[in-house]
Amino acid sequence: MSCRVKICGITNLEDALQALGAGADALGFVFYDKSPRYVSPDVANQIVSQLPPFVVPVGLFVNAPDDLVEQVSQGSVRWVIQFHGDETPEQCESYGKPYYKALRMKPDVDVLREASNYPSALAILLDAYKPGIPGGTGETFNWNAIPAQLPKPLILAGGLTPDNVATAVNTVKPYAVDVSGGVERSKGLKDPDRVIQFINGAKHGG
Ligand SMILES: O=C(O)c1ccccc1N[C@@H]1O[C@H](COP(=O)(O)O)[C@@H](O)[C@H]1O
Repeated sequence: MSCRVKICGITNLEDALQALGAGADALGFVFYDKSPRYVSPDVANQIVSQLPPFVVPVGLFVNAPDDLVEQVSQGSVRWVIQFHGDETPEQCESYGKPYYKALRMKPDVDVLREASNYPSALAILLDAYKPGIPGGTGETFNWNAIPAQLPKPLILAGGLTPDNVATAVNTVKPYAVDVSGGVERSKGLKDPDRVIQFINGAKHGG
């Protein structure tokens, strides 16, 4: 089975449909208002209502208030939630939605212990650590620091691009890869050629 791909930071229907046409499995919508990729719940739910079947829309939150998560979730039964902040396992479970938990690769992080704190997560996403920025940094991390026996499927993120994704997949062998900045032409807008190159690299080695 080839590696799955999530294209994150979708802000408009055209980019969503282009990514799906290129073979994306999941689309990410950033509900973190400090991100240049922020999208409002109304716009995101409007886009999600026009997606074909068998596509996973993923709502990304960073330490968000309950009412924001609930507002988004109520717009469609299809949402999977990506918690990208310091959310506790209890918070992640409290919305009754399937979720991924993002962990950032701080130098001293015990990934196995942290991941085991989220037994109800569908997957664990590993991202680069940059102080003061919760994600979407465009930076890679040391893939050799990833433990071999994670208790959940691994979504690899952080600084992936069309140039390094095939190496990343061959080295780490993740369940899926996730990209935001590496396939943009400007903040919040995707570059169709880079999206195609990225997905080909992830699924077919380039
Ligand atoms: O994309 C963002 O703006 C963002 C903001 C806050 C938290 C996470 C964010 N994106 C996620 O970060 C990783 C890596 O992104 P990049 O490829 O390095 O740009 C990925 O999981 C995005 O979903």
